[in-house]
Amino acid sequence: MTPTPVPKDDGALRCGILGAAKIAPPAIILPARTHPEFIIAAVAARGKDKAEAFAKKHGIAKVYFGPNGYQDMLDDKDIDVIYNPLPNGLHYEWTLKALTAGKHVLLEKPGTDTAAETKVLFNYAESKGLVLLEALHCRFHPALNRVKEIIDSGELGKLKSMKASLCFPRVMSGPDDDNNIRYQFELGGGIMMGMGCYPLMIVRTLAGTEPISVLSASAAPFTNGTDEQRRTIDVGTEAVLEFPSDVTAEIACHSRRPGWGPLGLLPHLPEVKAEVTCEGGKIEFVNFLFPNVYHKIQVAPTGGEKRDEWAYTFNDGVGEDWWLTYRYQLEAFVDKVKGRQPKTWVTGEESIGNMQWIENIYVATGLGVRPNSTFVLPQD
Ligand SMILES: NC(=O)C1=CN([C@@H]2O[C@H](COP(=O)(O)OP(=O)(O)OC[C@H]3O[C@@H](n4cnc5c(N)ncnc54)[C@H](OP(=O)(O)O)[C@@H]3O)[C@@H](O)[C@H]2O)C=CC1
Ligand SMILES: O=C1OC[C@@H](O)[C@H](O)[C@H]1O
Repeated sequence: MTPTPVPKDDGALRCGILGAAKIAPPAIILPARTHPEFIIAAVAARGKDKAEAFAKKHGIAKVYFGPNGYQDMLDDKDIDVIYNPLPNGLHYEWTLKALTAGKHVLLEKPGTDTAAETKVLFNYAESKGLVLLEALHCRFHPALNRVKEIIDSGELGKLKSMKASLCFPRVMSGPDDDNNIRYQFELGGGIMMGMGCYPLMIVRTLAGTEPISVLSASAAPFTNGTDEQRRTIDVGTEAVLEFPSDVTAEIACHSRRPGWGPLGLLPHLPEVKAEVTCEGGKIEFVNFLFPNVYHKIQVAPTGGEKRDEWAYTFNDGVGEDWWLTYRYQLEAFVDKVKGRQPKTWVTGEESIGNMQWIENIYVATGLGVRPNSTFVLPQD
């Protein structure tokens, strides 16, 4: 459905988008239409034509472009917050620059390329009294919060194990997919970064604590490239994590899952699912990524009756049935910037933790961590 735009309040936050990225329309432009306190005021893109076409298409009043376009937008006093959907390898540099310019930042996932960089960003934001949020959008939807609530209620007894998968078949990739930023090492590519960050976040959130170790991990390497760096790019990764109190978690991500059956010609269905096993029963959570489209939470107490649940809004009435994960995320971000208590939040500690375990998994697969940015903030 196309939601009806709402009038904007006085004092609505004015947002600038860094880069005319593909994810920007669903993740920020559409949700902003129904938020009375959020206006998409500017976009900056490297190329003039692209910047202007993007602004025209999405009704954005101010456009920045050229070699200084990104920085010029950050320096615009009329902009309060920045949405940063640049390639992962540029998250660190441009978020530091946005924070330096005094802007709050909604930063696309995964936070940066390394845990050390993510830590620097959150410490810097805190030192400047600015809000920084990693856009792990499905974390903000009531459905995931409901699954956590069921586990924490103790209804099914002690948590034993979890499994979370985000796997898409090869047929879902476009023809130019090899050039995608996701497969460029120097831009922080790799599918454990781009997709694995979600199942990892899911099991860490549901466990309510950090893992202790990577018990095993393996990666499906990118196979089309000939250059050395492509050998460090994964198109899929699987890992088993150990959590405290004998809890284990299997996670899997894949962007090009090979087919099966005769000659491997039959495509797998997309797999976007979390399964939780407790001492007294199981939970199956189908579609944790875009639960707004459809999801199902099946609760199966051992020896008891199964039930299905759906959670499109919070039980205290916050939200609308049709809100995207991104709309819930925007609600939380605006609440935080405005000094209100958000319904759900991803702390800096959590973002640093997610990045740390992405790194640990990459090390365990043998592919190694992504490169640190060479950007150094000039000293005052
Ligand atoms: N939350 C979600 O559901 C999703 C999040 N993402 C995240 O969003 C980010 C962007 O992904 P996506 O929109 O798919 O990517 P795109 O390739 O569409 O966008 C990346 C943008 O980065 C800019 N850019 C600046 N420097 C470079 C460079 N050296 N090479 C390539 N691009 C450059 C480009 O901006 P310009 O317009 O200036 O040329 C481009 O618009 C990633 O961090 C990804 O993980 C992605 C998909 C889903
Ligand atoms: O954030 C994302 O979510 C969905 C995936 O298909 C995509 O590659 C990733 O970047």
